[in-house]
This record gives sequence, structure tokens and C-alpha cells, in this order.
Amino acid sequence: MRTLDRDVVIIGAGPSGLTAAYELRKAGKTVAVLEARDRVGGRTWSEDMDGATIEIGGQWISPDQTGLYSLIEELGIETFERYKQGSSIYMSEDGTRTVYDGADFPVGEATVAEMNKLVAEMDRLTAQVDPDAPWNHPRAAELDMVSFHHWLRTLSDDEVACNNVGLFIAGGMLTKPAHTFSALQALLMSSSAGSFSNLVDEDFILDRRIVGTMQGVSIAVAKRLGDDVFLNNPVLKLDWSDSGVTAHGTDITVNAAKVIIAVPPNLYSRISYNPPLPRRQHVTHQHQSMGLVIKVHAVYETPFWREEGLSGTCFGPSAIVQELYDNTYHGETTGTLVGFISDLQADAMFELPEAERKDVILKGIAEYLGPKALEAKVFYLSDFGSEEWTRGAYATSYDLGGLFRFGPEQNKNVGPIYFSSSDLAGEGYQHVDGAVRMGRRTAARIVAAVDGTQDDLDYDGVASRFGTLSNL
Ligand SMILES: Cc1cc2nc3c(=O)[nH]c(=O)nc-3n(C[C@H](O)[C@H](O)[C@H](O)COP(=O)(O)OP(=O)(O)OC[C@H]3O[C@@H](n4cnc5c(N)ncnc54)[C@H](O)[C@@H]3O)c2cc1C
Repeated sequence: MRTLDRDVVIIGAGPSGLTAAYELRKAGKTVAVLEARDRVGGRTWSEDMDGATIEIGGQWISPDQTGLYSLIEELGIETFERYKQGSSIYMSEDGTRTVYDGADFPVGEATVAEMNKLVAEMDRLTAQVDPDAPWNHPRAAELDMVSFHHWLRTLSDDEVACNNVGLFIAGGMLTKPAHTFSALQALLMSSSAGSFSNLVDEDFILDRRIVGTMQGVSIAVAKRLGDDVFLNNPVLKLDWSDSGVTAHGTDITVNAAKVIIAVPPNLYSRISYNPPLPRRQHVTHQHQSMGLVIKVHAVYETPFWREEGLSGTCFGPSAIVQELYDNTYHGETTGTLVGFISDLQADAMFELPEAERKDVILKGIAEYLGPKALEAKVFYLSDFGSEEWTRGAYATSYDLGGLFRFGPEQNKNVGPIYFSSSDLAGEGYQHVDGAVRMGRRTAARIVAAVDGTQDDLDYDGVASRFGTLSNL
């Protein structure tokens, strides 16, 4: 067992913890990052599978994600555009397949009008919501009392329109059924992306990818931190007092003035706190839970759908694979599709034996793109729900009423204990951009606390406070 003395110990080497550590080092502080897994990157993770680059976790970046953009610029990392050319496919609830162009689902004029009405109402309210403090909206209590599912139906009696609009937040983002979270939580999700219209526009929200993969961003930051990152060191015990902390890893113990817990909130209770955290934190953390989504990859000899003028983008709000996209990595000649199977559909898939699951999913993809879709040479199913150090996907959200009641607590430090993750972000919530912004903001707060300077409450984490690489 080695014992280290540092200014700050960071628990978790995902994008948030690593960004925080990187900022602290640039600010002249000493750090140690303790990571449970045998790799960095957390919910960003990539593998080469039979010659195809597969991003198992987070991968896309949208134009508003300027915190992440500024970090990759600093690291000299580039992006490439997702393949978007060609027509899309929509699968209606009765299984009718329609090829279409443009932004509107081919669902009939009346339903399109209802969908546009719902989108306009979401946009109107979203513009009033501060993503950093959605609980301050004048109607926050009321909007947090009602499920997103029910709230949509108070605005429209068109069931197809409600299901289609609901999908963008429920299956598409929070990966929970729309009856399990509130309208306020849905508004936080859309305000974190600038508007609901941004969120429903796949060309915006899934705009570009990282050359070298999203996990490569964490790998690049970890490289800069060198010997300060310790893998295979889950922290299960934290001693703390007003004068500092001791974090106990497997073979490293770190004494520090401050700690950043940079793990998703559903895992806070894996750590045994001595003394226990205050009542408010104990209760708050029980109301933040992970969604569940299966990200499925199918790799083919060629991107055959492109020859038919198709983009590979497919939507089916009641289909097994609710969303499908061309996910061919830049420069590869094989064709890769990525599909998403969310919440209740994901439960159903995990009930099936493995071989049957593959069969059912490939048939689901073939319903959109024809029989060639059955001939995948690589089939890979991301299962973050089984990963001990994540336990779900993509991220956490509050249960009904939880955001208004507990949200104001989530970013408060408890003495020397600070929390940082994409789950706690306003802008960039649930995304790598939010993880980066939170990492920078938390580092800045700690530097102010340690140096006895004024904490800038308006700092948004978009640009680094402590210069570039040369400051390391
Ligand atoms: C399937 C999937 C697809 C996604 N798609 C996108 C996307 O396209 N674009 C996007 O921007 N975002 C996407 N996301 C979300 C994005 O990956 C996360 O928001 C981001 O990784 C969160 O970063 P983080 O550092 O806050 O947490 P994490 O990435 O979860 O990192 C936390 C780290 O803490 C470690 N840890 C946990 N407990 C302990 C402990 N007790 N001791 C030590 N270490 C511990 C974990 O191993 C992990 O490395 C996706 C996520 C998933 C799962």
C-alpha cells in the first residue's frame, strides 16, 4: 500500500474527473486520480472489433457543446462529420415503413401539426428555463409534479404526436419511460441543449464525431497527467473532516485537502463515508437513478444502404430498435449501423437468450433496411447496465418531484467533498460536454477555496481558467 499526499484527490477517471485534475494541475495544484476500472474514459469507451472501430459509449458532439470543443482544440484533437446524406425511414405504430426526406415524420398532416405544436410549447418553456437551476422556474413545482407522458397529453389528444415527441426525451435521452420522470426534468434536458428543437434535430445533436474516438479525449488528458492516474483503484472508503480527506483505493491511499467525487450519482453510495454524509445528501442521492439503453452495433462488408440513397437514419417509436444511424467510422470501407433499444424494450431484450436476442435485433434492423441487414459480420451490444462502475446508460435523472425538491443540493460541496459529473451539469447535461464543463467549474471552485480567492459563480466552464498545456 502506497500513501500519497496531494492537494486534491479525484475519484473517477471519466471525462469529468480527468478534466478537473488537468485544470488543477494547470493551476499548480498536486493531484491523484483513483480509477476503479483498468482503463480511463468511464462511459466513453471504444474497441477495435474485427477491423471496425466501435464506440461502445459516448461518441457524438453537437455544435453547442463548446466546452468539449475547447478541450479538444487544446489537445489538438479533430472531429469528422457523421454520414447524413440520403433519405430517412419511419416505421409507424402499425408497422408501415415509409421513406422520407426533411425534418417532419411522415405521419399525416394533422399529426405533424400537433407535433409542431408540442415542439413549439417545449421550445417556449425551454427558453424560460435556466439549465443550471431549472428549479427556479416560476412553474417548477407544478411541472415537476406531473409525468412528461401525462403532461404531453394535457396539451394534445393526438396519441401518435405525443408518443413521437415523447420519444426524443424518453427513449432518446433519459432512457426511461416518459411516465417515470417529470415535465420539468424533460425541460432541463432540452434547455441543456439550447432548445427542444435542437434536441429533436438529429443532424444537430448527433452532428460530429471525434477522430480517434471520444474515449481518446480521456486517454489524451490522462497522458498529460502521467503518473498521477491510478487504475484498478476503486475507492470504497473516504475519511473526511473540515481539515481534509483520506481516500482509500485498493493499493493507494491518498491524503488531500479536498476530494472530487467524479462518479455518476447512482454510485455515490458505493463509498462508505466516515463520518456519514449529512442527511440531505443521503436522501438526495437516492432520487437520482440511471436510465437503461442498449447501444447495438452491426458491421457489414459495405454501407449497403447508401447505395439505395438511404442515410441509415431510421425511427420507430414503437419498434424494437427505436433509432438507427449510420455509424461508420471515418476512413473505414465497411459499413456500421448503430441502433438504440431503450427502457422497457431493453428489459425485454435482456429477457431473451443471447442468440435469440441477436436474431430479434437484426430482424428489427432488417425491417427498416431490408434482408441485407441480417448479414452482419460483427454484432455488438453495449451493456452498461452490467458494468459495476456505471450500472445503466446513458446517465442519471430524478424521479417524479425529485428535481425540484433535491436539485438545489446536487452541486453543493460538503466540507472538503465536491461532486462533479455530466449528471450534475446544466448545459451539456448527460453529455461529455457537461462532464468537461463540470470538471472545469469544480476545479475552479476548489482553487478559489484553497487559495482563499473569490469563487466566480457565473463561470460556465466553456473555456479553461488556467491556460493551456504549457501551464502543466
Ligand atoms: C451508451 C452510451 C452512449 C452515450 N452517447 C453519448 C454521446 O453520443 N455523446 C455524449 O456527449 N455523451 C454520450 N454519453 C454520455 C457520456 O458518455 C457521459 O455523459 C460521460 O462519459 C460522463 O462523464 P463523467 O466523467 O461524468 O462520468 P463517467 O464517464 O461515468 O466516469 C466516471 C468514472 O468513475 C469511475 N468510478 C466509479 N466509481 C468509482 C469508485 N468508487 N472509485 C473509483 N472510480 C470509480 C468509473 O469507472 C468511471 O471511469 C453516452 C453514454 C453511454 C453509456
